[in-house]
Amino acid sequence: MVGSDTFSADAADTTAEALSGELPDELTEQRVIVLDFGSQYAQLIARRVREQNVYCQIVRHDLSADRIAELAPKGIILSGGPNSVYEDGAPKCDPGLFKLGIPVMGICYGMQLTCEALGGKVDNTPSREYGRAACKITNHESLFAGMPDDMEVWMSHGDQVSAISDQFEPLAQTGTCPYAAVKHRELPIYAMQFHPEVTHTPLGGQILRNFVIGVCGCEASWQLSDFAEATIARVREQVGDRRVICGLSGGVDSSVVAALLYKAIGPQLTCILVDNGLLRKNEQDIVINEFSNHFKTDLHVVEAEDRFLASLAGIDEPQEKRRRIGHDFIECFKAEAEKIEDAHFLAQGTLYPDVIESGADPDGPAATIKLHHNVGGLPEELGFELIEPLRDLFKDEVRRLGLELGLPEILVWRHPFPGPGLAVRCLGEVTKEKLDVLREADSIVVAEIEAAGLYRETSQSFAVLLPVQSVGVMGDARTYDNAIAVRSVNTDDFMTADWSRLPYDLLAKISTRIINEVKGVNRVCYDISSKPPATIEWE
Ligand SMILES: Nc1ncnc2c1ncn2[C@@H]1O[C@H](COP(=O)(O)OP(=O)(O)OP(=O)(O)O)[C@@H](O)[C@H]1O
Ligand SMILES: O=c1[nH]c(=O)c2[nH+]cn([C@@H]3O[C@H](COP(=O)(O)O)[C@@H](O)[C@H]3O)c2[nH]1
Ligand SMILES: NC(=O)CC[C@H](N)C(=O)O
Ligand SMILES: [Mg+2]
Repeated sequence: MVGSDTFSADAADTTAEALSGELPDELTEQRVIVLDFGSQYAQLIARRVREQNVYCQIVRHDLSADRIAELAPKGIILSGGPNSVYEDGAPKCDPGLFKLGIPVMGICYGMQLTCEALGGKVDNTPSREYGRAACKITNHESLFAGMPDDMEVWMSHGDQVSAISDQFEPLAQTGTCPYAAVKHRELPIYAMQFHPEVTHTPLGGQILRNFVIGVCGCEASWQLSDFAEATIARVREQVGDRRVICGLSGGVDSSVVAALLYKAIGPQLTCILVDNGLLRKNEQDIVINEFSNHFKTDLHVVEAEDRFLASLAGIDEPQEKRRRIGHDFIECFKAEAEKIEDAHFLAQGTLYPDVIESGADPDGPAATIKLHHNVGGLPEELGFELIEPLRDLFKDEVRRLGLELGLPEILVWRHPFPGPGLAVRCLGEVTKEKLDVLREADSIVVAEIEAAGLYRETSQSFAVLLPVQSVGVMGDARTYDNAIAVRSVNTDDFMTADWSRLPYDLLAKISTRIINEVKGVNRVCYDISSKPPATIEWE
């Protein structure tokens, strides 16, 4: 055990009293939902709404009108999407949602769907618009209140609404698109062909503000600090006088969760670091050090390398590796919890991308991309009640929250490291020997990125051990050794990412050092794939 029983996060102490009050539920109930039809920009819409200080959540496109009524959002936004509404099998929404009396705004595909559902017609158009378009506003009511007659908008469509029903009236047009924006004559239903969520529509923020504040009547009261305060109050109420164990990896998400929980329940919190043998070089020491510098609460370290390596032995299928790791984590938490009286809750730093990529959000849009160990990889019988306060947030929001909670920059800006750790970077079967090779190579990659002053400019940089041997010549002798792939990406939210344009000299240095210093490696490659279509991790 490390540290003492009393946690005193430096920053946590400074604001703990200020954050003690109960919060009105309206803060989180004033939400707008985005129905995602597979848009590239669904998250961007959610972000832009949150930037108006209104809480926004993405949900699956076919959520039933009954479920929407239960969620009682203040507004509903229908996103764009790659399909054409007239195709067989094109994704539709429950038409009942138009009758709920809740304001609706359709964007691009969302517009085409809205107009078609309410008696209009959508066709493929020879005058497709991709990119900038000049848009003329013909009706300055509500949505376009306070805006000039002419504005620049960003379009991306091959179909368009060719006829609207009598229920609608036009609000704006472009040279080739007669219905660039429309409104229902009686119901609070709006739709636009262009994308207000992208920065290339300079007045898009104002349009979204007019919708969420003006039309939906949201109070613009949501802030990350309110979110923290609401969460703290809720956790305090939920936990009562029982105890919470928090899976703490030393990463950003679990550190933010630990800081929130400490503010909520102070000494009723125990953090547990599982050393699963899949951590980076010296990681256990680094985490213990950082943790005791910034927090002084109960920290248990569980030594579980043998357990994890035994259950991974002989397994090469990535999803099965993740599933086993998820289960082992829970077994470790359970075994450790037996030593702690009344440990009823398990807290984890689960974020929204973990939930969508695992295909695990019952209200969410997405297919399973990979089973994140903390969501899709969990066993059915948990044995704990889960506390996941960050489940609806994206990484960059969690980072801002961490800074607001006073966590140090060095922790907040740490590159993420997945719970399944080196196991998903050691492709195929995992063995201790392979992990040791990978750990050394990885530490060189990170050290060189740091030495080049590029740690903050890149978002995640690491090494991957490929299941490939190739021929080399070292010291005039033939080698037949392993290949390492270097991966470095730039991203804010880890949902999409581009490969980092690292300088050649840096790549050369990384390659030389790995081949010279890591026994068993004779070849280094640089991964130049973006996400999508690749993912950041290789498994
Ligand atoms: N080694 C570990 N020991 C205990 N809990 C862990 C460990 N690794 C991951 N977890 C739990 O799983 C959650 C999800 O892991 P994830 O890697 O996404 O978040 P993180 O490690 O907190 O932050 P980061 O994304 O910066 O790495 C963590 O927040 C933590 O609760
Ligand atoms: O805690 C985690 N458990 C997991 O199972 C997991 N899988 C991926 N990641 C991290 O998530 C981000 C996106 O990763 P991908 O592009 O590989 O899906 C990247 O930051 C990955 O490192 C995980 N984190
Ligand atoms: N961006 C979109 O929503 C596109 C909608 C539809 N696929 C079109 O091409 O018109
Ligand atoms: Mg992590």
